[in-house]
Amino acid sequence: MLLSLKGTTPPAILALADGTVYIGNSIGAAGSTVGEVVFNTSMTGYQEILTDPSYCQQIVTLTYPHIGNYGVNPEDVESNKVHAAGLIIKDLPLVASNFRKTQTLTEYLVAEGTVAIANIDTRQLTRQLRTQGAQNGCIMALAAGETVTKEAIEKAVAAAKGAPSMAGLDLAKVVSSASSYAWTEAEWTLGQGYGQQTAPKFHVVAYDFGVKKNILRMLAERGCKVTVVPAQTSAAEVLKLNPNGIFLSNGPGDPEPCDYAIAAAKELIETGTPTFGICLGHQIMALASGAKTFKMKFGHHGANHPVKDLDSGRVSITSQNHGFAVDEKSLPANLRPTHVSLFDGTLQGLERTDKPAFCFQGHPEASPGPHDIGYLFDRFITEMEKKAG
Ligand SMILES: NC(=O)CC[C@H](N)C(=O)O
Repeated sequence: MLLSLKGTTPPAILALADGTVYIGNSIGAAGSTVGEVVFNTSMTGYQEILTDPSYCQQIVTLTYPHIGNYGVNPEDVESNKVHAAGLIIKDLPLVASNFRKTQTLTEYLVAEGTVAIANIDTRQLTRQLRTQGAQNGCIMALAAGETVTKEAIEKAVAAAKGAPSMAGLDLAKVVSSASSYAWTEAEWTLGQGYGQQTAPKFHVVAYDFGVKKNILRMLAERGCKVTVVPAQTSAAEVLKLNPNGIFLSNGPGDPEPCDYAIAAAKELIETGTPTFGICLGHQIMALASGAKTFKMKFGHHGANHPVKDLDSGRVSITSQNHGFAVDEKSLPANLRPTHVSLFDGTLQGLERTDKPAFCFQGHPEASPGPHDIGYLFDRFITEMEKKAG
């Protein structure tokens, strides 16, 4: 039985920059938020999605209709806070049930100060974003006792129209950690929780452009001592750490204005140190190699995207979260496509033909999503082994 929330929580307004208005119920903190509205098709993993730093300044609508069913817990986080600018869902079930649950989704959203709206026709909203492209929006969550007025709606539409455009925004340095730190936590197993890396074989320096924790865990699990460095660390400082491998992380915003990261990646790749990039890191490696990126119409956000490995022919179902992509037509001779999206044919993987550097547009670390393409982490280890001789 599904119990409706309607009428039990304060109203909230969702306004899009084109003037479309939806009315729903507040299921998070009271107040207003703006951002680029994007849809994600994952059926589970709302906590990993909310805490993925790549969603900074984006409001996420989840196409799966029931969100919150299993509550939240302190372990399933991809960073130390909610980064998504807001959340839009269809139905918040009144019962959250899971043995790992420590809070309900609403308790968590309120504690994190995240504005969220439920009872929205997310099918209609998604069709709109898919047809017209991603656009900016505003969620205005009213306080208890307040009602939706014409003035409030006008204010929400104006806020949506006034939100900054994602194209041209450098957000990697905004979310990056302020200082370097060592990472030792390994992957999670049932009954044991997260493991610990104690006997590392390789030293990986990981650029934090908004890194997801599960990437670091998968590196630690595979025998890497990981040093995470801030986004604006120079190549010279990284080389002083004597790394066996360089990792370029995922992150929010437009890759093109991240000139500091592009310059550092270019220099580091030239040294012949094995380099692996994920998502924003993939885009930065491509830009550092002379390719170009572009803003997609509505991007890829979900955990069900088929991607083809062009060398083996193998198809993997992958986790995705990006609004920009590398332009295939702009590839220089030493940058070879290794993977393509079977949804729209856009580039998903690249490798340098002259250096041990490769990258992937989707998320091999999953979290949430399938682990089909986790083999890319093993490839990074193999490149470091080859280099070590
Ligand atoms: N997950 C990511 O790293 C996203 C990369 C970039 N911000 C994009 O939207 O394309």
